Amino acid sequence: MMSDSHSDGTQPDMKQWVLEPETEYRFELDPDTSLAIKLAHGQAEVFGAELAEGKTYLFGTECRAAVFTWQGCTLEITGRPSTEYVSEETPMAAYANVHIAFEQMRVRALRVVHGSPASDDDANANAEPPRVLVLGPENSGKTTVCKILTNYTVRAGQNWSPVLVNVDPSEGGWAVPGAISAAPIRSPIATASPANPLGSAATSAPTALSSNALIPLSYWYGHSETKRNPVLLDRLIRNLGENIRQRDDDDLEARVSGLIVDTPSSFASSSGSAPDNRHTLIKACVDAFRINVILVVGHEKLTVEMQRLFGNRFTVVKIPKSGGVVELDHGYRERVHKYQLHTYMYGQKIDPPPGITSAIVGGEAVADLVLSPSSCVIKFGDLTIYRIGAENMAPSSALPIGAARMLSEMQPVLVDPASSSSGLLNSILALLAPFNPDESERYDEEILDLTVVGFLVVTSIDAPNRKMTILAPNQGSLVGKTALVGSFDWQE
Ligand SMILES: Nc1ncnc2c1ncn2[C@@H]1O[C@H](COP(=O)(O)OP(=O)(O)OP(=O)(O)O)[C@@H](O)[C@H]1O
Repeated sequence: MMSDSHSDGTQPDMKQWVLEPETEYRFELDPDTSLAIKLAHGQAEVFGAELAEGKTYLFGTECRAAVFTWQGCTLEITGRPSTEYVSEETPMAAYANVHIAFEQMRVRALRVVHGSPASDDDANANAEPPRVLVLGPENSGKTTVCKILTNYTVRAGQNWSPVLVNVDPSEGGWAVPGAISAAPIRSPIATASPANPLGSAATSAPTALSSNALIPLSYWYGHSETKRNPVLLDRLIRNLGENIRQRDDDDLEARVSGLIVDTPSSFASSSGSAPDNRHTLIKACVDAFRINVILVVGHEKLTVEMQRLFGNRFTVVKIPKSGGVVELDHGYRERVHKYQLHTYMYGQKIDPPPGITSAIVGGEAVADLVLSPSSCVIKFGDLTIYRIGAENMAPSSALPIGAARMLSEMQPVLVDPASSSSGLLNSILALLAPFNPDESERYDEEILDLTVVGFLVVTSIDAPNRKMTILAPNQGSLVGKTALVGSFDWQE
């Protein structure tokens, strides 16, 4: 039920919505518009993150989302979404059941860590926490399912810190598009803008600013499409898995929170890459993250395929797709990449709709989310830049017959900024962690296994003077550092 309420004349666009239990208010925003939502009474959540009564939350940058209520609520909504409606059909009950099953697995795993006597059905073999791979076609709501399940886990009051893993390089996660990453989640992930689909991270903002700041671990793949270099993606997935395993070995209590892996839709699509390739990356995830549950979002055929492949080792479950998931077209996805980079450099800024004076964005005060990046001029020699995969450099038609195959997809190729074909102008660079200082520990392909410490953009190149201008969210010398370039560009 909806009613206009602008009798006070201050908020002409404010409407009140009364939601029945187990329904949700869905909205879509146009570019350059925002929406303010206040929970006036009752209980409500956005993709599993609860709203506090009386606080006003801002949404912007073409956000598409829903406010769901288990018990019913009244919302005061200010702004003009391009689409808004209430739906009584949601898959939330099914998702909550999945969450309850996972919660039981965590509790059982914790009991074993504490050495409590196992009950009859608590065979040790079953006492593993859920390590979940979420698969599904394009626009099935995979990321949203991951967010809901993660948020329910951290809200369970058991101090869980599940690791959320994003192996979808087109999504950006906490970093920028092109990266894959993982972060332990300790407080609910807010939704405010597609620029921060998994909540805001501490990679660019000083940690002190953001109370919900996450410290993700990232690797740079550099492209949005998984088929561009599946061999490299496979290796990076295994690197992420190896890192998480080390944490798990060091911290058994953290391990029992389990993990949730969001995947790209190409893992599920039957067009494009050959099925074998597709399964290669699914298998890489299953091995790397020691997956013991696969959730398939609304896709019968894939569920059967996965049951055939893994059904004898662990559970494969199909879960319903939400009717609220919005089809995101190519143009929208391109704009989101721009928003993500802009947010990485400048922080999150959403101007409230007219009439709203005090509001928060994803749990943070608006002013705390603004950053000022620094632009600096460096010498070509200061930074060493590589591109991974020699084949990306030249079309195979330009190479002698057979040569393309000899060039490895994993080979680091030095990029010369002085060359007019370097492709560096406006490129995004991933700044890498230092090589191992111990010479005896160094190895040929080490560069593939280095994590990312930050991202930069080359904003101008002055070849005659052998200098270039770099934009970065924070100052710091780049001398002697190594960076990787991929296929992402950004211009303001
Ligand atoms: N119940 C809902 N109501 C309104 N919008 C929703 C709902 N569920 C998801 N969305 C929105 O739909 C869009 C697509 O959802 P999501 O990103 O979860 O899908 P995906 O399957 O991960 O996408 P991709 O194709 O990029 O892999 C997002 O903008 C999300 O916020």
